[in-house]
Amino acid sequence: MTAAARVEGAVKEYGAGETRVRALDGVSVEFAEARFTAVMGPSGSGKSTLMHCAAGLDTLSGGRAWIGGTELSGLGDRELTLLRRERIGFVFQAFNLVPTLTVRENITLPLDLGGTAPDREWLDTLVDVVGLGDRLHHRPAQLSGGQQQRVAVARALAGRPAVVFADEPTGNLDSRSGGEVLGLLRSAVDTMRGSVVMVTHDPAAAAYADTVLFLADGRLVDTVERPTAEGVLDRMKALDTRRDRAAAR
Ligand SMILES: Nc1ncnc2c1ncn2[C@@H]1O[C@H](COP(=O)(O)OP(=O)(O)OP(=O)(O)O)[C@@H](O)[C@H]1O
Repeated sequence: MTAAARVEGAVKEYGAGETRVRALDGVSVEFAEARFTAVMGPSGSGKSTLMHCAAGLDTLSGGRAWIGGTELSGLGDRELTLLRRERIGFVFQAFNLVPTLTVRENITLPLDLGGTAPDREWLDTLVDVVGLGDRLHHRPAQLSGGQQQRVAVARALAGRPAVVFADEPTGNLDSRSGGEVLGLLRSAVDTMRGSVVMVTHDPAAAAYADTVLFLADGRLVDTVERPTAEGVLDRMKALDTRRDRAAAR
């Protein structure tokens, strides 16, 4: 089976000379289709870098990345833009909705930009799932943070992307609204057969995923299947202890 997204031997360096930072140090990972994968790890471990490089928002210094069967390094800027628009959905911590557009217009924005007519039935399903049917003509400022992020998730799913990348999607939300957004990402996988990759610091958020990957110092160091919040917390503590021991040596 083709993975929804995958990187092989991914290396990413920022800067040059003495200020050079190796943010990814040879990461190989497959994000399976119709699965929810969480990426965790200490601050600075390379989570956002991995997401950005896997999603074609940034380029690798070494190694290879694919979305479905398409290798990213072979693409020019225009092709990359099209691929991101047509095959990838994004959800960011800061919602990033367009304030002057209504909820409905925000949801269909990626399709409108691509000149594609929205599939009505699919939009109805999305609006139903995000539970914002009575808010479609509101502007983002008239919604709570949790509602805005649900709109952002619906926007990410509108074009039926191969994969949705979410960077700390619950970072600005209280736990109840965060739970709603995570439930929505979960149902995108379970009922819509979507693929989700989510960067998070929160073990409770990671517990919504099928698989949790742990990064440390730019490397993949652990994988947990069918995670629980307690299990994820234990792994994080074990990684911290390992790091402290290594630092003390
Ligand atoms: N644009 C950049 N220029 C230089 N260094 C960068 C850049 N982006 C990230 N880095 C460095 O690369 C490393 C990995 O950063 P990254 O943001 O991927 O980590 P992260 O695990 O997402 O961290 P956090 O949890 O704090 O968001 C860090 O050392 C960071 O300082």
